[in-house]
Formats: sequence, C-alpha cells, structure tokens
Amino acid sequence: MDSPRFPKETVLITGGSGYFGFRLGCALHQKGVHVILFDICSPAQAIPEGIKFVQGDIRRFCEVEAAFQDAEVACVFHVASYGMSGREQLKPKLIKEVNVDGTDNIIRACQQRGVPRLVYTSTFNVIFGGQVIKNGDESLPYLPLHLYPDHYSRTKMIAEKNVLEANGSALEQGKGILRTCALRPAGIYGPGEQRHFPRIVSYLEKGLFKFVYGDPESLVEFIHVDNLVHAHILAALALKADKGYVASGQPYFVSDGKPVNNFEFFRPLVEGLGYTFPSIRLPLALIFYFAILTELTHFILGRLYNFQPFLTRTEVYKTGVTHYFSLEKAKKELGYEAQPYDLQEMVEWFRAHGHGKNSEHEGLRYLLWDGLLVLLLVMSLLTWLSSAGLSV
Ligand SMILES: NC(=O)c1ccc[n+]([C@@H]2O[C@H](COP(=O)([O-])OP(=O)(O)OC[C@H]3O[C@@H](n4cnc5c(N)ncnc54)[C@H](O)[C@@H]3O)[C@@H](O)[C@H]2O)c1
Repeated sequence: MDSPRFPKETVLITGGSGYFGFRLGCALHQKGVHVILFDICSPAQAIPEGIKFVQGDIRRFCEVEAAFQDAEVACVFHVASYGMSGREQLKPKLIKEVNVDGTDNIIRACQQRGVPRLVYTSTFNVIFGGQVIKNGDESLPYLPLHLYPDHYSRTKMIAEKNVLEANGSALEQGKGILRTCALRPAGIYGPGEQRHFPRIVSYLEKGLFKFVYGDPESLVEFIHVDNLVHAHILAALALKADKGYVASGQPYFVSDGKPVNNFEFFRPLVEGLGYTFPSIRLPLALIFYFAILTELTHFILGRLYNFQPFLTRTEVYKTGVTHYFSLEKAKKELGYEAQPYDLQEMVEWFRAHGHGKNSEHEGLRYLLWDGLLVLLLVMSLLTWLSSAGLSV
C-alpha cells in the first residue's frame, strides 16, 4: 500500500490495546509518530519500544486527563468502545457509559488540552437497523433512537453525532478550534482478530456451524484491518490545513469495497481449516426467533453463568440482511483506495495457533452442544410458527 506521510507528532489512541487500536498504533509508530496507547486493559501483545502505554478508563475524566500529561497531542484517534458483539451487547448501562459518556470525556479533554484533531472510529451500525441498504451513502439520516436494534449501535450513533457536532468548537487558551471526523467501518478482519473470528472457529470446533441462513443473494461488507488503518491515517491528514480541512465535521463509510454474502465470505476460512461448509440453509425469520430465545436464555441464566450467546438479534441482521455502502466520498475526499486481501493469512494464523480439523472424535465430544442447538432450533421454530398465527 502506498502509505501517506505522517508528520513527526504525538497522537493518542483510545482503545489502543484492542485489535484495531493496537494495529493503528504500531503502523503510526513505524512512520515515526510518537504514539500513546490509552486503554482500560493492557495490550495482549508486547508493546514495541517507543510506544507509550497509559492504563485508564475513558469513563473517568481524571484518568483521561492523566493520559495527556506531559505531551502535546496533535491528534486523538478515539477507538475505544464497548458492547459490539456477543454477551457484551447485553449490558446496556456499561455500553452507554463507555460509548457516550466516555466519548464526551474525550471531546472535553481535546478541548481542554488544545488538541486540534479528533478522528472517531464509528460503525456502519449508526445508519443500519436491519433495513435493506444497497450502495447507501453519507446522506442517509440516523435512525430514530427506538429503531436501533441494540444499545451498541444506538450509543455509537449518539457518540458519533456528539463528535461531529464538536467540530469547530473552541479549544481552551485560544489555541484555535477542534476539527473532527468519523469513519464508519464494516466488520473488521485480519490476522490475530480477537472478536469475531475466534468465536466462529470455536463454533466450527464444537460442530455448531451446521447451517447458514437468509437469502444467498444478501450482501454485507468487511474491511481488512490494514485498509482501516490506512483510512484513519488519511482521515487525520484530511483534518489539516494543507488538505483544506476537507474532512471537518464529516462521516465516511469505509470497507474493502466488495459486497459479499456473509457466509460466502467465511467459506475460505471454514474449508481452509478442513471443515465442510454447511449445505443446510434456514430462513432468516427462524434464526431471528432463535436469537430472541438465546438472548432470553442469557437474560435468565447469565447472572449465574455469563456464557457467550450463540447469536444476538443484531448479529442476525448484520449477517443476514443486505447492507453495503458507497466508498465514493472516502475516495474523493480522503483519497482512500482499498487494497485487496483474502482470508488465506487468517487460515494460516489459525493453523499456526493450533486450530483446524484434526480429530475424528470431535463429533462425539460435542454431542451435548448438538443437542442444545437442536433444542433451541425446535423452540425457535415453535415460537416462529405460533407468532405467524399458525396452530401447532
Ligand atoms: N470489530 C469490528 O468488526 C468493528 C466494526 C465496525 C466498527 N468497529 C469499531 O472499531 C473500533 C475498534 O474495534 P475493535 O474490534 O478493535 O475492538 P476491540 O474490542 O478489540 O477494542 C476496543 C478497546 O477498547 C477498550 N475499552 C473498552 N472500554 C474502555 C474504557 N472504559 N476505557 C478505555 N478503554 C476501553 C477495550 O479494552 C479494547 O481494548 C471500535 O470503536 C468499534 O466500535 C469495529
């Protein structure tokens, strides 16, 4: 990738221990930028020499302030978030505190500390609530609050709005104005990804990936982590005078620019790890009821054992309903060009970490999982049929 030049200045990355934040930090560090990673958890990987790590919680303003101490920060990449997938999605209070209150703290810290640029990592979800969107663009309005299917999407929208509204606000001590923009990525993938892919591989290993669902023609999008890093660097540069502050106050959809059926996207991973791609296809509505039941089961039993729900309703929409967006604005204003990637490097990553089909006895080992899956599917079918007004 033809990487843009980045000046030798200091940037602070919230969520800097997470998958994307850490990758962004390492990429900027390699370009000679002084990087401060700020996160509530330490990074799982060794921190390269020269990168500073500050542990803290964006919900606590004093901890955010402390991260800016002794540094003239030129740009903040606000990446930290909570509640994106799995059981995290079912904790509304914490999601609001991190995504909304935490973001407000970051905006306030930028204003107080005279940081001139703030790039917010948003998501497709701020516009998508389960409706079909084909080649949507940034003119699409936010949804009314009650139409967001989950707290994460709703709070990411509020946070994005607050960040974009802070564009043009005054910095303290007459240091000029704050310029902000937001990037709305598709689902992130790449080697070492820790959120979606290990979960999928664990389902493969437990023998739970037995069916796909929804319309085979439905299309969604993904973005390779390095394309997203590239987009963030371009966005930060596009908030500067020499780019005419073109990104000021703007949102941008970013992806690999290749709409694909969700399950077909994962096929190379499934087959590359030696598993058979499922031939059974179930209706989306049935899976939606299945997700309601798993959320309900989690609601009842989650206090005793906080297990990972198999699928949530939002995940059903995200994976089964067509939604993809135009890259035109990001291309035109940021100069973004997605580079081609495939899942081969991820297959190799998982194999190198001891995954892949290797035991003939796996079937027996996971008989209990199979039983549970069939039970939940039968219950979903009954719920679906009765809600559709059919007598069973
Ligand atoms: N992963 C995806 O598919 C995807 C898709 C679209 C948008 N996004 C957005 O991209 C960003 C990065 O995603 P990711 O997959 O790297 O997520 P991640 O979960 O790996 O990283 C998020 C980081 O935020 C940190 N964090 C959470 N609460 C915090 C707090 N209170 N204070 C400080 N740090 C806190 C976590 O410890 C974690 O390291 C997020 O803003 C997310 O909303 C992700």
